[in-house]
Amino acid sequence: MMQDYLTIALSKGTLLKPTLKLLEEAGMPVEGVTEDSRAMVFNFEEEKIRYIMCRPTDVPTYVEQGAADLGIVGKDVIVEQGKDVYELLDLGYGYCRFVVAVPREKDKVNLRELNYKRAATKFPVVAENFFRSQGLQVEIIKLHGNVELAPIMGIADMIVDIVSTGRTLRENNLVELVKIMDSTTRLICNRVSYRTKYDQIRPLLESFAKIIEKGGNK
Ligand SMILES: Nc1ncnc2c1ncn2[C@@H]1O[C@H](COP(=O)(O)OP(=O)(O)OP(=O)(O)O)[C@@H](O)[C@H]1O
Ligand SMILES: O=P(O)(O)OC[C@H]1O[C@H](OP(=O)(O)OP(=O)(O)O)[C@H](O)[C@@H]1O
Repeated sequence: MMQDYLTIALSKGTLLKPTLKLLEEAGMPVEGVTEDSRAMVFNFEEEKIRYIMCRPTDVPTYVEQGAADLGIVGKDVIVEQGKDVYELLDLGYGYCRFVVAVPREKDKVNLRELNYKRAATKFPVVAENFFRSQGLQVEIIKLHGNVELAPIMGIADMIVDIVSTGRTLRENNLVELVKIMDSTTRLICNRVSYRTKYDQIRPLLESFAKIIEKGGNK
């Protein structure tokens, strides 16, 4: 019966490899689960586990709607989207941080000098909330990627983006001015599934927690 399956939405891309490693360590089936195929649904009949392969930004939607019981996705995406889901566990890997970055020659600017300036970002909610919390009025320019290009091309004075190694900033002549918040990968859960499928969720949660306690999966 379809109902018996526990469905987990996986983020393809950067997070997939450490996620599969964690699942495998937790004793979950992962054989043949890859983003290199056209398949987007992976069923394990015996274990009653189903994975769906999603764009990271779509994971919270599948979980909120109940199409997936659980999801594995970055905190950055969770805070930006504010979906109505439970966040069950910090999985520790996929570290990055939200920052405001400016062109290198502006590295001495005071935060106050950003008032009335333009910020390009893929994360308009995070950016708006941050600038509002600082009492600044900043025009948000929403882009879908490669936001480092915006200051180079003169359509923005700064960016709000996630930084991991800092390499992309460096290579585009930008410097971090302020950190907004840290982000790591989280296990999220549909609110109804948490009650109705708790017996299936609990062992998984316990295995993940044990692995993380032991030093995790960074
Ligand atoms: N250096 C990094 N670059 C991008 N993402 C990172 C980095 N370090 C950690 N992450 C985490 O990995 C997640 C997925 O990033 P990835 O680049 O694979 O997808 P994306 O292209 O941003 O997603 P989408 O396809 O939905 O636009 C991010 O949301 C973040 O939580
Ligand atoms: O500090 P670094 O290790 O250089 O990583 C940061 C880069 O990674 C992210 O982009 P992503 O790979 O998600 O591409 P995108 O901008 O096209 O979404 C982010 O938007 C930066 O551009």
